[in-house]
Amino acid sequence: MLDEAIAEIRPLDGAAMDEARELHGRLTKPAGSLGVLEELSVRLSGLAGACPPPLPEDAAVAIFAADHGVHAQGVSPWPQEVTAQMVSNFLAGGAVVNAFARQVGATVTVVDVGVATPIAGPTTPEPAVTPVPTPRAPEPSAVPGAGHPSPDRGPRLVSMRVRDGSRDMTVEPALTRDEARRAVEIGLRTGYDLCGQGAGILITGDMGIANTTAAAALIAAFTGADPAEVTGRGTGVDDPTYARKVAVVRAALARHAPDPADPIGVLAAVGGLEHAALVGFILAGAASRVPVLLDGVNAVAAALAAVALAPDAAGALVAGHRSAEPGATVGLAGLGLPPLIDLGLRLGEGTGALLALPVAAGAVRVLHEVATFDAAGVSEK
Ligand SMILES: O=C(O)c1ccc[n+]([C@@H]2O[C@H](COP(=O)([O-])O)[C@@H](O)[C@H]2O)c1
Ligand SMILES: Cc1cc2nc[nH]c2cc1C
Repeated sequence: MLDEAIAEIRPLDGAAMDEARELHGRLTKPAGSLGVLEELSVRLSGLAGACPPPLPEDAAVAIFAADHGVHAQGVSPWPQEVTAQMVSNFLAGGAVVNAFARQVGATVTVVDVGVATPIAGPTTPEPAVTPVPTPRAPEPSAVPGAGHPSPDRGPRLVSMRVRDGSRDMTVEPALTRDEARRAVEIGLRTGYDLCGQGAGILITGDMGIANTTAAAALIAAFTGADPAEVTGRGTGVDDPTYARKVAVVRAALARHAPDPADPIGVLAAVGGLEHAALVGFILAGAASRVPVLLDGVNAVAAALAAVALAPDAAGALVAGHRSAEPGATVGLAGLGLPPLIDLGLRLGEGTGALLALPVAAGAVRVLHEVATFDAAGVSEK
């Protein structure tokens, strides 16, 4: 399944990209005035093989949830049970991701790939908070990436567990190669399912106490950066915990010496089950030629692995935001992706990417709706 997906991932369509660049030159705005949105709309034309490309409607966020053996090293101030408790909160509709998904009409799918403690039923009925009604509901097709919440389709839990969390990467590989591959295939299946259900854009989400330690190790392994450059404060660790976290990442990399040319080996050595699943999710979008909007540092770590497996997958990636985690900036630079928004967020769940969705949709809408100089009778310079 993974090999087939990789074989399906093709380069962007150069003719559609040329068409989009040429159209941009004729639209009623100074050339280049839309900054990174212009190149984004060109890339999305190349991905779709059409100019203009489809508006990114029917967004679907998948939150991959798992626990981490490295939690035992004291790298996060939060107890491991918070992963399972937040999954219940997602299912109840009470988390930030739910509020932001309602804001843009995205569906929420939670995938348990390896939560270590039992997940209780939703703590409160969905939605936990009554969504604020918009004064006039827009037509579903009128506002891509905004409006048309789907009250018929609340958050959904999919249980495809590989094991009860990863192992402690400082004492042994976090996963076996087989476990890493199985998690990738779970992500692939999730992405293909959502695309099959009509998702026009996939949005990455993650939940896993201690996963910013694994993300830092993955980013260091793929970019060659020093652990101190890519390790951040995660949920908000104090100075002693931060120092321990950098030492843990350094020790794990020294122990396993992961080879970036062997992405499954890197995921197995220092990754988490949600990172591996995110790799598959990204590859499913790229193989389906559906854009993938990346959230924070965990998505960036997974994107580096996905691009190491299938370099042309980079064409499907849109960096939703710049997470406050330093590894996200290092990873995005390695991927050559400019973040669409930069708000100092460090929450995960898919929240930053959901906020960026209207920006990405705006980039595409320009190609659909803006008049040319000719048509509007505006003089050119
Ligand atoms: O998305 C990010 O960039 C991000 C930055 C910091 C923390 N997080 C979230 O916080 C959790 C991991 O934080 P930590 O400190 O336990 O490693 C995990 O559930 C992530 O989704 C996420
Ligand atoms: C409360 C909480 C919510 C989260 N959402 C994503 N990671 C998280 C970590 C914590 C601790």
